Amino acid sequence: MDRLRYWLLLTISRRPKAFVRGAGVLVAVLLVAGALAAMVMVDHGRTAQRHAEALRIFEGITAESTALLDDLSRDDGLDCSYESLAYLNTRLLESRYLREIGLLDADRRLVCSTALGRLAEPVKGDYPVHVSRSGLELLDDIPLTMAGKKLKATIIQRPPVNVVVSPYATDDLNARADVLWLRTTEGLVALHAGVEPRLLPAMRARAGRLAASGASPRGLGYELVTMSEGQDLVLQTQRGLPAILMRGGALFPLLLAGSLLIAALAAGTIAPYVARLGHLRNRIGFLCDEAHLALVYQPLFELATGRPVGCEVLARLKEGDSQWLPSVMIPAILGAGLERRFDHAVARKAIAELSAHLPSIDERFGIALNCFPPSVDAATLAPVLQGALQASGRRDLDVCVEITEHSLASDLVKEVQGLQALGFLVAVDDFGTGYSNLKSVTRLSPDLLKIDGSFVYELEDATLRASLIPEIVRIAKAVDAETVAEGIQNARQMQLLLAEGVRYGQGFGLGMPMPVEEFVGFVAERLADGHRE
Ligand SMILES: Nc1nc2c(ncn2[C@@H]2O[C@H](COP(=O)(O)O[C@H]3[C@@H](O)[C@H](n4cnc5c(=O)[nH]c(N)nc54)O[C@@H]3COP(=O)(O)O)[C@@H](O)[C@H]2O)c(=O)[nH]1
Repeated sequence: MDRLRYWLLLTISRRPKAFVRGAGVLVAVLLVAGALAAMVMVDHGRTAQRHAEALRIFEGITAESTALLDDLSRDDGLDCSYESLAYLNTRLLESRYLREIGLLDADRRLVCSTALGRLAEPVKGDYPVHVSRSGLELLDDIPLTMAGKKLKATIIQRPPVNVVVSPYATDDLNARADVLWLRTTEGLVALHAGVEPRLLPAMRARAGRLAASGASPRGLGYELVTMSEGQDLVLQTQRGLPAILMRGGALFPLLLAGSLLIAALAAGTIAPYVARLGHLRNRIGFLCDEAHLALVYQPLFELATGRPVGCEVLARLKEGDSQWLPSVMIPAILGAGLERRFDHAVARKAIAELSAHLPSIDERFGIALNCFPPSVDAATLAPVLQGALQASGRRDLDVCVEITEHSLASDLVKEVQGLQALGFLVAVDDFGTGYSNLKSVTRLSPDLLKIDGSFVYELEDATLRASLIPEIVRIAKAVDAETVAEGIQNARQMQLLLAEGVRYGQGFGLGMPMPVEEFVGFVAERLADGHRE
């Protein structure tokens, strides 16, 4: 879980823009998928409702026509006389769905009807008669002219009578499904098809399978097929995504535009959070260990002899191919409150690395460790240092804990004394940049005062700042501490510092910070050269 979290944070830090874009795309995809799912559900509800209405209409047509045909076929007195046709017209007035009643001869030819009256010649169109499972005889798509309009109608017959279903009712019916199937003894016959004819065979097969199983409604996926127990009608409407989108009209483009807008706003909103997530502070907890430390060692010299007497340990952090310098990693460590964990890891690694590589020489060798104020705690730091020294098996190493002048506080005195009592040295780093005076330094009683590089840089120009160096040397003498000058860039500065009575020095001019193998070679070379440049 931790590894996954770290991987995620690292990925975010490396490609924050890609992450924000990815999140935006994800939001857009989810919203679009949600909108599609909602459209599918709404469409299902609407389609099921339309089918149910269609079944009700068909049921009305069937009930009316069956009742009327039953009644009229029992009536022996019907003929094409004016009285008969007038009587049939009165029967039509009671009907909601039927518009015409016709009388047929023995050959099923129409001889007269309520709309046409008596025909000059009996007519018989060449239309197939579909016989439904319940015995209803239907002729569909019959061209008629009604109230001056050319319409297509369905005729239901039971010789010697037939009835014409209102074309408005069949239109209403047809508008409520893609295909209307009549269940016949031979299978499904299309009464109306609002889809391309090439699709019909496969649709018939699917509707037939579902109709055979007798359930209603069916086919929530690709099509909705609805039928009712005991009814001859099967309704089928396509429910594939393209069909649903077509039925939705402008709704989907609107939802798509809305989703994209929301996704863009979401991406813009999360961008600052992503930038914050990508900060090293969020990953530093995974990096504060020896495996991720890359230490460099800056040599420390006795200025009078040029002898390397120790080093300052300077940390960098490795993270994949990246290396974080103190300017980046220190704010992250402070932000995450990992000062102790970090300083302890540096101490363990530096002592182990140096003791493994540095050959024993007759003289003692100092290892100066920078410590954050919370780490200057004898109870927790001393066991770490003692453990590392014990594991190294070396007795010629002196560990010096460096505290910056800015972090000096009265409660540090006890900790410093505790460390010194256990044999560790204590140095005040960056001395001269803070507000400490003889009194506060006397209370702390450090072993070394490190003169900040800013004094050394100005030494050759004899500025007011540089003129304070003798004062610092005087304070050091008063508290019985040695002086170390930082940031020495050249031999001239070294000579001036020697003349001021500064004993030790370090700086790019004397030796750069180096990885351990290079550092050990550098020290060996200097010792072999008899200490002098
Ligand atoms: N708690 C810990 N703090 C640490 C550790 N490692 C480093 N630090 C702190 O980071 C500060 C910056 O360190 P760095 O970038 O490594 O710079 C050091 C030297 O490279 C630089 N230096 C040394 N000589 C010269 C020089 O001649 N010229 C020049 N321009 N720069 C030089 O100075 C930095 C060392 O300064 P100081 O500590 O004051 O001796 C650093 O200040 C540490 O506080 C760590 O492991 N733990």
